[in-house]
Amino acid sequence: MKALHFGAGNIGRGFIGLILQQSGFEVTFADINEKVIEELNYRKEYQVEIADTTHETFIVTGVQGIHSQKEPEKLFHAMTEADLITTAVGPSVLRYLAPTLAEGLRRRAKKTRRPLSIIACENMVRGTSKFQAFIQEHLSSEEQIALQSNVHFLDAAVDRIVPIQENEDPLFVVVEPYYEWVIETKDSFSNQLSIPQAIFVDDLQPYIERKLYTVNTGHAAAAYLGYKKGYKWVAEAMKDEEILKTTKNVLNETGYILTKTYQLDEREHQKYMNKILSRFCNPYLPDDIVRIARSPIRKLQPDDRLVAPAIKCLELKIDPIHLAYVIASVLKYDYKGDPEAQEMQAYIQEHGIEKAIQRYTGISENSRLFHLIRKHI
Ligand SMILES: NC(=O)c1ccc[n+]([C@@H]2O[C@H](COP(=O)([O-])OP(=O)(O)OC[C@H]3O[C@@H](n4cnc5c(N)ncnc54)[C@H](O)[C@@H]3O)[C@@H](O)[C@H]2O)c1
Ligand SMILES: O=P(O)(O)OC[C@@H](O)[C@@H](O)[C@H](O)[C@H](O)CO
Repeated sequence: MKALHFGAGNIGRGFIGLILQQSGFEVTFADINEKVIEELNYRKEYQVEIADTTHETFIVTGVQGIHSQKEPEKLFHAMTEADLITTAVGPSVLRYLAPTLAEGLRRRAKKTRRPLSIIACENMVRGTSKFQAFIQEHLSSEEQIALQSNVHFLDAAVDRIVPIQENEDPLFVVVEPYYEWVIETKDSFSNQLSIPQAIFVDDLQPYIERKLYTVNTGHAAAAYLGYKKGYKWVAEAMKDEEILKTTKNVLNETGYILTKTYQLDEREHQKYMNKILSRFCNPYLPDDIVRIARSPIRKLQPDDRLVAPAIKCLELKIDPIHLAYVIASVLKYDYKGDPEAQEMQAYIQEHGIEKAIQRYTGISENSRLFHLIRKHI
């Protein structure tokens, strides 16, 4: 079995590549980072270290790299050969990958009818479905119909904390021990995909929302509050009583909507939340707050980790006061190295905070959430 993975970054190498290789796939990475591609092709392997007392190391062998912009023919060939295509490039990049994917699928269809699964492993709800819609914009309706029988788009949730790597070796990656990969199987075909370490479910919605609104909402709370107080590492921020308390309060708000919406067992969910809080404190995994807080405009979107659960809280008749506080903190995020933070601050300077709340969160000024956020600024 062959897998083509777009994005040989932290999660790509530290999670998807490792799991796929352990599942028996021959893994090819496609990326735009020349150094990484060069090293993958030269060494054909890389190391993944587990960040705990064991420092267990895995060697991911038999890998290769393709520069996805400079080597289109090689890329289309790899797409034709692939049984599985995955991505971990960042949600905003999917739109730009779509024309390449459409062309690759068109060429693949002329050569083979072998089944192909496509999975976007990004932190977003129904990322693969959104990727599919972008790809379809570049295919005729006849081409879309022709692909339906053998190309399967599977939504997924991925969870493993992989910080920015500061190693001399550009391929070496240190990851936390925990991982979870949940894949939605809508039909019998998707069951043919053999990834023993993944969990296959009929309905992804509870899993992706539980992950995004617990791991990523909690992470965002700790990161934006930590940034305001001048901390560098998330584990450092978690030692601050005030930040820990707010992060827990935020998780109680999202926990309320998750347990109510999906009838989750409250005690089990409390255990899940505790596990997540302990993951943020891993002393063996230095994770920079500015990585977790990256792309604040994306994180403020109405379907992302902060605004979506806050809206659901209001629907369930509770005031998301702690989520509103974190949203207000995101609007104050001004890290110079983050283009979205700079764009957002420039907009606030020019148009004021009220307009910014509406523009970035999609919340109208008559909404209760608007006032809860405004109160904190
Ligand atoms: N790091 C984590 O802890 C983690 C965990 C779960 C999910 N995720 C998600 O995985 C995705 C990637 O995150 P990451 O932390 O690995 O980021 P990253 O920056 O380390 O990796 C992204 C990779 O994509 C490559 N890339 C960018 N544009 C590309 C293009 N047009 N074609 C091919 N490659 C391209 C980059 O060069 C980079 O190597 C994000 O959606 C993130 O939310 C990350
Ligand atoms: O990748 P982002 O920017 O969506 O979110 C930052 C972190 O919260 C995220 O990368 C987590 O580390 C990851 O989702 C853990 O599974």
